[in-house]
Amino acid sequence: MTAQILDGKALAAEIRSDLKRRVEALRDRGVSVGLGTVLVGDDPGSHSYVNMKHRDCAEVGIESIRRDLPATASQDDVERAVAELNADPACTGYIVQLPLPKGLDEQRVLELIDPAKDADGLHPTNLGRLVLMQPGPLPCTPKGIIELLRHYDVPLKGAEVTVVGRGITVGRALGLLLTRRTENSTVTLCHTATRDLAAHTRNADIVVAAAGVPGLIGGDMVKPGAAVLDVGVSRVDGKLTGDVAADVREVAGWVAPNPGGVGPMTRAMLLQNVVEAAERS
Ligand SMILES: Nc1nc2c(c(=O)[nH]1)N[C@@H](CN(C=O)c1ccc(C(=O)N[C@@H](CCC(=O)O)C(=O)O)cc1)CN2
Repeated sequence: MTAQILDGKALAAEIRSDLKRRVEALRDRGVSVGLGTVLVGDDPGSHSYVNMKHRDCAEVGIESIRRDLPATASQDDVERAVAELNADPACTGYIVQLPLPKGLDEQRVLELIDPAKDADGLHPTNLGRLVLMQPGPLPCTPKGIIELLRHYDVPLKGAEVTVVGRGITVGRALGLLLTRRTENSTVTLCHTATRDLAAHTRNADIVVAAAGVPGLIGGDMVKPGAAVLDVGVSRVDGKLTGDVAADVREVAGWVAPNPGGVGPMTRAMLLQNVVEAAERS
């Protein structure tokens, strides 16, 4: 068996062209759309993701607003950048690129974001809305994963889903989304203290690997025909490496590769959150 590729790059391009039309329609109504980013420090991965986000903005017609701060930035500097974006009428929504450098209080910064401008859905108010199943911006990676699975008709209703990784940007929020009545999946959330990871992944119809451990999920850990989505990113000898080993493609029914799977969907969902915020305004 060779797995069908869940092509996030192609689907994200389709989503961007739909968003471009919506941004034009907003402009015709006199509404302009702006995405802000706060980037602190010189992590090459974070720089590359933020650059890609602004390149996407240019393609779709969204104004880019950047606040790039040096690695020496203090908590006050970061909080000032957040306050500026909260007050900037040109900024429809914005994100603080994570992780922040060590020594900065990430949670405090996220709490200072105006929930109405929270393009990542990571403010406690918006995470609370997610828990309560109330409308609000959704975290971009989990939202992108659901869109990708739906687009390729991967069955979700009643599916056993094993998510590896309990971080708030992916695993925890994805568990909440997949257990909504609209998805109706059964979710097992695995983490570093999980005793028998392979038992959980072998039982799953869908495996989402977001641990950041290169090659963690091997072909022998996957049920034949399952969907496997590679979300984890590590750099091994300067090369991007995912959590899913190459031999998974011989066993799985669907594979979201890394790169080219969930990453581009994360970026597309960010733009979608900003456009939706402008449409609501
Ligand atoms: N504020 C946030 N910070 C972070 C998030 C997030 O959702 N919000 N998620 C990750 C990183 N991330 C978004 O910022 C992200 C990851 C991957 C990609 C992407 O397009 N990847 C490409 C390959 C890129 C490359 O070649 O370097 C792909 O997978 O094809 C975009 C965004 C942590 N931080």
